Amino acid sequence: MRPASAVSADHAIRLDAVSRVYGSAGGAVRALDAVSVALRRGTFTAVMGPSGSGKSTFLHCAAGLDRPTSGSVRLGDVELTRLGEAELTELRRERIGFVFQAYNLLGSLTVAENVTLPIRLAGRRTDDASLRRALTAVGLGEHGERRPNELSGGQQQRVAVARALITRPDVVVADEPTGALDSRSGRQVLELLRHVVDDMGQTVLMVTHDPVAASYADSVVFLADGRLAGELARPTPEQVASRMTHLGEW
Ligand SMILES: Nc1ncnc2c1ncn2[C@@H]1O[C@H](COP(=O)(O)OP(=O)(O)OP(=O)(O)O)[C@@H](O)[C@H]1O
Repeated sequence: MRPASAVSADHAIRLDAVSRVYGSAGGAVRALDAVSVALRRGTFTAVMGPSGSGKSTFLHCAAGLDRPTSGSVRLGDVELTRLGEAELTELRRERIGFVFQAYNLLGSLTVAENVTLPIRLAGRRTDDASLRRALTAVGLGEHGERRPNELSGGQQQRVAVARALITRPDVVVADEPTGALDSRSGRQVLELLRHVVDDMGQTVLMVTHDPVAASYADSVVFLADGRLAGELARPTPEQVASRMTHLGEW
């Protein structure tokens, strides 16, 4: 067996020595500096760090939305940095589920149409069983015909989670998924992400500013000034807040 396949059996995503430099020469900003992180399949990882520490850049590089200046990003066996734009777009659509702070639902489509959009964009037919499964998993089995603006913020974010799950992606990437929600709705979304990992075997990667949100993860990766600044397994909100305080302003 090739060593690479042994690695990919365990890891959904693996970043090795990833650096991302914006701009050039005197104005260059090193947003990520030789960061190596491996996400095991079926685990929930949170990324935290002070403002400007490189969290979004990390998420974007891990999910193939941005290209590292150097280093390697692997999704399973696939080296993302070697893919062309069209291949990368297809890989994102088929193998990565995205959840954003602002939900990013289309107001003119029903909930069901929003959820099945990634499948239809891939040119495949949607099957009712997958749709029902995805809506039921997020507790919205009865809301398929509603429009997003007829739902609460928490419900809209759960639609976004269903949309992220519909293709059964290798990894669900969530960028501040609770940032726009009150604490109760936020908790429901976090419990849902936990359920997606524990009961559906998904891998979740989440950027957050909130130590309580981070405590739902199996481990927290801390960034500071673009560098890896530690990891914490089985985090409590207090432990996360304490680490953050040591990393500076947040
Ligand atoms: N397109 C860009 N061009 C130039 N610099 C950038 C660009 N995107 C990010 N940066 C810089 O890279 C660094 C890391 O930014 P990034 O957005 O990844 O941090 P962050 O931890 O997500 O911040 P926040 O918590 O404030 O969202 C910052 O210094 C930022 O100003």
